[in-house]
Amino acid sequence: MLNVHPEWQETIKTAYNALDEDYRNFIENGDFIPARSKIFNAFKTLPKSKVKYILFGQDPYPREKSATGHAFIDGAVKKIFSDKGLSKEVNRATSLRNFVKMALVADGFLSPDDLSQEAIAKIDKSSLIDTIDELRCNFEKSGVLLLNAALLFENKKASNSHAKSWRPFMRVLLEKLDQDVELILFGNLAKMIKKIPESSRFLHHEMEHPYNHTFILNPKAQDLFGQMKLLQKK
Ligand SMILES: O=c1cc[nH]c(=O)[nH]1
Repeated sequence: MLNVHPEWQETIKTAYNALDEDYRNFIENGDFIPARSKIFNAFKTLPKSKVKYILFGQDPYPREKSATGHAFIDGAVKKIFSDKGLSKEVNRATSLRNFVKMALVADGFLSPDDLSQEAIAKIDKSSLIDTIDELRCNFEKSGVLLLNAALLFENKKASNSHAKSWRPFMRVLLEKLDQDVELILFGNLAKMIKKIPESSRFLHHEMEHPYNHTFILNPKAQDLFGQMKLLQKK
């Protein structure tokens, strides 16, 4: 039994078996982040029937404590905010920091003209969530499956090759989805998902990786994630 939601069992088993044998060997014996037991965490917390979007980042955070098996959900972060604005931990995680700023602007809590810590400190946060786990829950309430093009990180140079190795897995995943999902592709590695023929069945939302500062005010990100109200208590 794989440690994923019962609705995902068959799909993930088939997808895993579609991986090259040498690569399965690497997953079973190699050295990488996150811990082996966390690789498929995104399939544990969001049942297949609830998926409306699949978000593809690049690959997991290169830090053991940060990589949780849910893309961008940084395990080293507990609180999102502090008295000074964003918490120290969020400020350290560039992509997450930019993502939170984008969501604050999208929801009208922050003006596009002032994205400073001081401006964030002044926001009335009584209607906002405050933990990274609440953020994961809000993504999942909107049906967003938080994946990366590669579900593991070995070293920077190997990211491309890992994303390629995971492609047969992603192909089965897309093939087995019977509902209309939309694909959210962050950055160049995620855009490679378009090489999978099955991806043409789905609507794509392509944008720069949130690592880039321009992501914050990208109207595509604002429109797509704004409607999800990801930072608001639900
Ligand atoms: O999960 C993550 C974290 C950082 N960057 C990504 O592309 N994915």
